[in-house]
Amino acid sequence: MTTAVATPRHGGTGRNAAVAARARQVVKAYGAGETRVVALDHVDVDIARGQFTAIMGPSGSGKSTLMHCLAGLDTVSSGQIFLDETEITGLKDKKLTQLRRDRIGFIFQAFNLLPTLNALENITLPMDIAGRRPDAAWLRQVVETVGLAERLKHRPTELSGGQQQRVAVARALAARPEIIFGDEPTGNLDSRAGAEVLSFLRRSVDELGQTIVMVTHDPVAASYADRVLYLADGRIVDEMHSPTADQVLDRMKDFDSRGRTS
Ligand SMILES: Nc1ncnc2c1ncn2[C@@H]1O[C@H](COP(=O)(O)OP(=O)(O)OP(=O)(O)O)[C@@H](O)[C@H]1O
Repeated sequence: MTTAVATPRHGGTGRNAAVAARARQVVKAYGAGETRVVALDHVDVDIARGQFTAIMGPSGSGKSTLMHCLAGLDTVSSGQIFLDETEITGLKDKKLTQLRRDRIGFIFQAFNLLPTLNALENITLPMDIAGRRPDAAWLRQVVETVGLAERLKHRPTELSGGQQQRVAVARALAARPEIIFGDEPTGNLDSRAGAEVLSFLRRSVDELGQTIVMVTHDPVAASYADRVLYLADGRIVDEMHSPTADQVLDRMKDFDSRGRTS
């Protein structure tokens, strides 16, 4: 039973079992004519299943745009995005909303918890809305993994920032999405609370088999990832595997001193 519980609900069934999501030749341009900005310039990327991927790069390099396109929160100008074997580019709004609700988890910089609900109610809210019953064994495992067992009856205002973000992490994990996207999930936390949340994200990858993609500016946050992708001017220009914070920092300095890319 535990193995069944630890297996993500969807995914891993197609030809690309090791790849949770992929982008093919994705272009995203905003505006037209002289004000046209190419935020993503023919991006190809595979997001490995069961891995923690960080996306880094200078301000304006396209990190959020890439995350939003991969997550179906934004449309692309051209190219394709796949979640497992489902091509999400071209899906109609209703299908896309359904896909995001059923197959993707989100953690944002602002914790986005409902103040009138306690921690447990916040964690199960998306499933309640979707009319799905949470798997009790899985929920227990998630709550234990994020260290919230003693705080489930507390409302957000009775929790620290770090604990609130852990509730948001548990909420994302509870529905067992194929992939979780985090946009600066530790951006609002001090370094201790940030480290707590990052180690829970790490554990959810190692112990629950979760796939996570996180946009961050912080080399320490990136060092929790298995793989760091570097964006510059809308292109993926480099990547590192199992990096230390110092290695990430050195690489960023290197980009800066060379005037971004090339
Ligand atoms: N809605 C929009 N309309 C016009 N241009 C946009 C829009 N959203 C983003 N851009 C532009 O696209 C480029 C990439 O933006 P994006 O937010 O993806 O960068 P980022 O790497 O996440 O930046 P930051 O680290 O500052 O958050 C930037 O030049 C930005 O100005």
